[in-house]
Amino acid sequence: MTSDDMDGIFGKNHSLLITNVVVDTKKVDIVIDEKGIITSVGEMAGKAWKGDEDFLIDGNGALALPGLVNTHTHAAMTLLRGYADDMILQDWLSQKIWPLEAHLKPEDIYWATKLACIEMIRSGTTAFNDMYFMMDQAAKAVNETGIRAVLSYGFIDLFNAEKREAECKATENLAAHIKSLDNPRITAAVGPHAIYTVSPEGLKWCAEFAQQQKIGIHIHLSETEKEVTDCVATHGKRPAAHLDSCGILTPRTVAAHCCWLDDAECRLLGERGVSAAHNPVSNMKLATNRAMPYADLKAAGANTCLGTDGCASNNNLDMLEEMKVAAILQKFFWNNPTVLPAPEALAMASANGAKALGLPTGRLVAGVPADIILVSNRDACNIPLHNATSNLVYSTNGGSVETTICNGRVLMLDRGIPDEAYVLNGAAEAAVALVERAQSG
Ligand SMILES: CSC[C@H]1O[C@@H](n2cnc3c(O)ncnc32)[C@H](O)[C@@H]1O
Ligand SMILES: [Zn+2]
Repeated sequence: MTSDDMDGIFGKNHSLLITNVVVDTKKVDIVIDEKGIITSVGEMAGKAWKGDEDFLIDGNGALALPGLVNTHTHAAMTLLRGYADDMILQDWLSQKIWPLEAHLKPEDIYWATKLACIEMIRSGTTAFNDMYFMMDQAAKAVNETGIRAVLSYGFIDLFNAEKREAECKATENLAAHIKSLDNPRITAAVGPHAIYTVSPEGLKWCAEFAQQQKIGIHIHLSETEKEVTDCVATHGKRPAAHLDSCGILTPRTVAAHCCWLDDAECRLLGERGVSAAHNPVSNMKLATNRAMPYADLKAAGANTCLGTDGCASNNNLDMLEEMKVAAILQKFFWNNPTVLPAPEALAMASANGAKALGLPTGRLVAGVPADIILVSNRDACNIPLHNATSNLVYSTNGGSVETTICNGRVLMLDRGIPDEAYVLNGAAEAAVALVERAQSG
């Protein structure tokens, strides 16, 4: 069963009332109309509600937050979780990840993305920015699940003109397919993988196509020092300047990692209005050896946001955990405990993330689509509650999320997700079959 076929509170087109939740230290009710829009947030907001009692959620004092936004992931890599760890990035990709990915089938992408959606819903993410292959299958999974996503085909031309033509076609096909779905929760982006896998001609084509279609660009940028030295040796300029000369740096661009940017590159990203997606867990695990220069990017006016990267390098999709690691990595690496305070980490994972993906969400106010999560105030890690933002960033993780709502649809209620066991089973079987196929050649 897909969430579209569901009845009751998990079905669609109902007005919802959430009572007794904490927003910004105040106890409030939240009213959502049948179109999935928040109509009021306030102490007495529920009094005038005329909906059906079956659609009343007692928040029980939980903390209500905007749904979290994961601005850089490869959702279908859930199938590769734990397949290759503790390796150098280039070896990890070329010796383990890419050879296994060569055996992926469309149905694997479907099951893996369904699994990723469940993991995200469970840990409070309501929107994600995804780059991978066979993305029509990812779109099918997202469409059924009820979450929000920006989907890009991972464009890799390996500096080969014939391959480039095929990658352009695949990018055009995905954009057309997503348009045909006519689902406001799903949008397309262009996904040039990185400067070391995409030619300048490929990058220019991506920039022009994104501009013509008015869609976003999703790219890996300066994850490793080698990427910078190779770029300077080949193009005579650093990666951000190279991307700028190809038209890739725009207000609709999300650049993932940004570990090795220098001061001038931070200023360039700020001037162009780029969103820089910090991926601290993946960076630490793959030892990129430098943390994104958060303070410099912020000072330059770039939009800083947060992502998990894929499950082969994280190895989960928990944005609450990612906030904590971001906040503590920034302090540790830049040797300054005042860098990235808790409220800024929370903003990176919510309002800034929504801005990066061009979404109207990321805030709990009347008039915006209801992407809302409720985090338990009774779990041990949330007691005492001197400061909710502190607890959210430093002491909780995704396991404390009780209820997740996206676009006014309830996707998880009191930690229950319909059809979860069926999806977990399907994904587990797909992962075993994938590795068996790879091992038998
Ligand atoms: C072309 S689809 C995405 C492509 O990116 C690969 N990938 C996953 N994690 C990383 C990373 O940290 N740096 C660079 N590339 C990465 C993934 O395996 C897919 O092949
Ligand atoms: Zn990535």
